[in-house]
Amino acid sequence: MIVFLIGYMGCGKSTVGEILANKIQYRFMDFDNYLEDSIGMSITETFKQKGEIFFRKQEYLHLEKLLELDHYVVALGGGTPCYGDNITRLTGANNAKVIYLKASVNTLTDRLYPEKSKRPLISHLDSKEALNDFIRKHLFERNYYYNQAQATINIDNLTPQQVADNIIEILS
Ligand SMILES: Nc1ncnc2c1ncn2[C@@H]1O[C@H](COP(=O)(O)OP(=O)(O)OP(=O)(O)O)[C@@H](O)[C@H]1O
Ligand SMILES: O=C(O)C1=C[C@@H](O)[C@@H](O)[C@H](O)C1
Ligand SMILES: [Mg+2]
Repeated sequence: MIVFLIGYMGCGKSTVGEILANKIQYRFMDFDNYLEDSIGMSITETFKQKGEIFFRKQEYLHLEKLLELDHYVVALGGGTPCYGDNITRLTGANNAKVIYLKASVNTLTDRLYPEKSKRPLISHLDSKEALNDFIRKHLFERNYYYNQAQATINIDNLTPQQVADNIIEILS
C-alpha cells in the first residue's frame, strides 16, 4: 500500500509523513525533496529560473513513478493534487490511500508566516494579513481537489503524533 498525504502548504505533510512511516515501518518520501533532487535545484530556484509551469510539468511526470511504489508514505507537494488529472490518478491508483490533512486558514497563517521564504508562492506576501487573505482565497480554490481524498483529518488541535495515530486508525 502507498499512503499519500495531501493538503495546503504548512498542514504538516512532511512532519506527519515521517512520523507515520516510522510507526508503520514504511519508507518515507517527501515529493518536494525528490523533485529538488531530480531537477537538481531547490524549488525556490526552479520557480525563479524555470517558472511554475516547468515545475508543474515535472511534478506531473514524476508522479507516475510514485504510483508504482509499495510500502511507502509519500508527502506530496501542496499543489500536486490540484493540477491536470493528478487527483484522479492518485485516488484511482490501486493499493493507495489519499489522506487530506485539513487545517484552518488561521492555523496555516500562523505556521507559514515564519517559514514563508521557503515557499515561492507566498514569499512575496509581507504582512500576516496579506498572507491570511491569500491563503483564504487559495484554499477555497484548492479545496475542490483536496476534498476528493479518501479520508480527511482536521489537524488544527492535534500534535503530529496524534495526526499519525489518526491515520493509522483510518488504515486499519
Ligand atoms: N500538528 C502540528 N502541530 C504543530 N505544528 C506543526 C504540526 N504539523 C506540522 N507543524 C509545523 O508546521 C510547519 C509546516 O509543517 P510541514 O513542513 O510538515 O508542512 P507541509 O505540509 O509539508 O508543507 P509544504 O507543502 O510547504 O511542504 C513546520 O514548522 C512543522 O514543524
Ligand atoms: O502549494 C504549492 O503549490 C506548493 C507547495 C510546496 O509543497 C511545493 O511543492 C511548492 O512550493 C508549491
Ligand atoms: Mg512538505
